[in-house]
Amino acid sequence: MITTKRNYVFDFDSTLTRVEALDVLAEITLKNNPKKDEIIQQIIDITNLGIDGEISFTESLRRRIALLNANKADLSELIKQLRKQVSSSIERNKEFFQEFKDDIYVISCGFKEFIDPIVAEYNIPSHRVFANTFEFGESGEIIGFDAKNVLSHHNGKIECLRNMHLEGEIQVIGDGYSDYVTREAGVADKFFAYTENVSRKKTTEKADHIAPNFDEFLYINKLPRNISYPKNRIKILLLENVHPDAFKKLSTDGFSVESISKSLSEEELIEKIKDVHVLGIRSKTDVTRKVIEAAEKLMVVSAFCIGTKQIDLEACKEHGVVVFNAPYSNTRSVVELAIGEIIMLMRSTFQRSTEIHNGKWNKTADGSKEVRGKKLGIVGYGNIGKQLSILAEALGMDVCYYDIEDKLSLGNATKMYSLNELLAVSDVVTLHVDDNPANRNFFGENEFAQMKDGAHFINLARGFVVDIEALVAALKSGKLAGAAVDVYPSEPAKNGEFYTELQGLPNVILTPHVGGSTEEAQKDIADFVPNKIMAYINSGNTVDAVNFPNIRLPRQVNVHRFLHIHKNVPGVMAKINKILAKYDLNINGQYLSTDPKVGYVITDLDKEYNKEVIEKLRNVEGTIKFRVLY
Ligand SMILES: NC(=O)C1=CN([C@@H]2O[C@H](COP(=O)(O)OP(=O)(O)OC[C@H]3O[C@@H](n4cnc5c(N)ncnc54)[C@H](O)[C@@H]3O)[C@@H](O)[C@H]2O)C=CC1
Ligand SMILES: O=C(O)C(=O)COP(=O)(O)O
Repeated sequence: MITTKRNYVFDFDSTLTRVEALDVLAEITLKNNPKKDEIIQQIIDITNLGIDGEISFTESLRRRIALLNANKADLSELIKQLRKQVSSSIERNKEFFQEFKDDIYVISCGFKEFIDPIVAEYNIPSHRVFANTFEFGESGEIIGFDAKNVLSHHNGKIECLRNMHLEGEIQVIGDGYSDYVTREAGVADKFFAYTENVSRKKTTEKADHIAPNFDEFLYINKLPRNISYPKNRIKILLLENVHPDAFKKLSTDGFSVESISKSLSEEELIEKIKDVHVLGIRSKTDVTRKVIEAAEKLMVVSAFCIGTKQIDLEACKEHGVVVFNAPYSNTRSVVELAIGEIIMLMRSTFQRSTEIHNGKWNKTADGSKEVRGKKLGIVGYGNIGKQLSILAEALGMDVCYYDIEDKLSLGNATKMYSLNELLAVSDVVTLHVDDNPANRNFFGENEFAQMKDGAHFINLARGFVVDIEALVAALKSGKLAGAAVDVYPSEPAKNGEFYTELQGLPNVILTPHVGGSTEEAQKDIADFVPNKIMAYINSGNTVDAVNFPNIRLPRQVNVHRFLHIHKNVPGVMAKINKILAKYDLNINGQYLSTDPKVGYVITDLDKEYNKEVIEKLRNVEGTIKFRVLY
């Protein structure tokens, strides 16, 4: 409840709009000037000197106007462009400017000629806009400004605000020097550093609050707003060197993102996860039940890779935490590595290479074979297995595959009805089974024994699916002619020392789990996964969630959206709808999806509703998580 009267004083340039208007004007007036870039840079430098208080404002204004060479006629183009440049969070909270119109002022060191028409659309009339005015020459050229106006002077905003004799609390919202000095001088009660468009160290240091967007300003002041929880308050933690594009994408959308290059242990994660809303990991971070239980705010866990068995999916579901992954982005990279390794193994390339590195010339065709016409046995005919099948055939290989599920053969691949059948005929056996725990040690002594003498073996799937000792024995005995291994039963959390029994064996290619580590794959993942995160956080969509009922929601305007995750027990929906009916809420749309454990219901409502309903819905028995979107 607001008890005292409050006045909201806005800066214009880089606060209400995303840009500095005089910079935009310069772009317009200097369009055909060959020295345009040079002059614009001079103007920007002068603007910054003024904003940072390095030179007086009058001086900065005088120098810029002289460089501008503008005319009255240029102002209409400027206004047209500024209309498209209103700060996004200001734009989406237009209702605030309607509801509090009697308490809102603009004090700017810019010019009324372009500020008035922009802010008029936000219910701020000219008499509440305090700014400079231009002086025009006979043919409309801008020759200067009204030097008597206090706002053309150094620290003019202080004097302007003082002269206004406003009653009640005065909150100043701005991005620069001229704004924060009003607070220092004691004419403003609070200063909000507005950093949506530009963040200046000096300004943020002087602020009572930092507002990365207008939602945050409204949130701090407990004012009505269009987003119930400002995005900058949503904390995203990315581990394991996730591609920087993900950081950029999520930060640009307004989230607070932290990126750490390594994986964290359970203990470290338990400590770190307390205030995290979204966790991003790759294959090395175990997200255990204990971690989930320690996470007070967690809404999403995202695997920036394919595998999700490092995450306790059930614990996530029980706590209403949605899990996403990137099932396709790195598949091609794994396939290409497999193709390369098939050829390298069959030509003993690494062996020849190691010899020559050690000073030995060993030109020989012994044991060196073409892949054309050879039999490739693919175990696990999923997203990777199938692509490999096509590429291997293009190389002239004869492909057979085995999968526990019934899979359609692509190209000319032959389906095998048992693993043994495949092992008995394949010159190269390559594993692409999923990371299901049931596959632990599924390939061991017995399977190696079934393989052809002198065959090759590749594992790019998961380390735990192969009995490493059995593989070592098969290699040492000469049963296998070679192997390529990318994944190990136990892998380190960060780059450094590593040991495996496979080290030092001839014709064994060892790589440090880099099957999916290509620039293309990582970049694609950094695009795909953030899209899923944003779709869920921003609008409730769970399409492609791996542990949750999938719902694709329609875009809605002018509605409030309630997201309710609950245990799938009888009666919850009835209770929810009873509450909605009791508060006489008009439902625009309701979407429900359930699985045996949880129900996820989304309700879109008319704009206005009694806020008591939120508490009531939160308290419905069986509720796991509830949030209001907008
Ligand atoms: N080395 C690396 O950097 C990477 C490794 N991977 C791993 O590659 C593997 C395959 O990935 P996708 O093709 O995307 O998975 P997928 O889920 O699309 O395909 C796996 C296939 O294996 C089959 N399968 C499971 N257990 C089997 C068994 N015991 N015998 C025969 N078939 C079985 C499944 O029915 C499924 O068709 C996964 O383990 C994944 O984690 C994925 C990406 C990168
Ligand atoms: O996608 C997968 O499952 C992988 O194994 C790749 O994992 P990574 O992102 O390289 O830790």
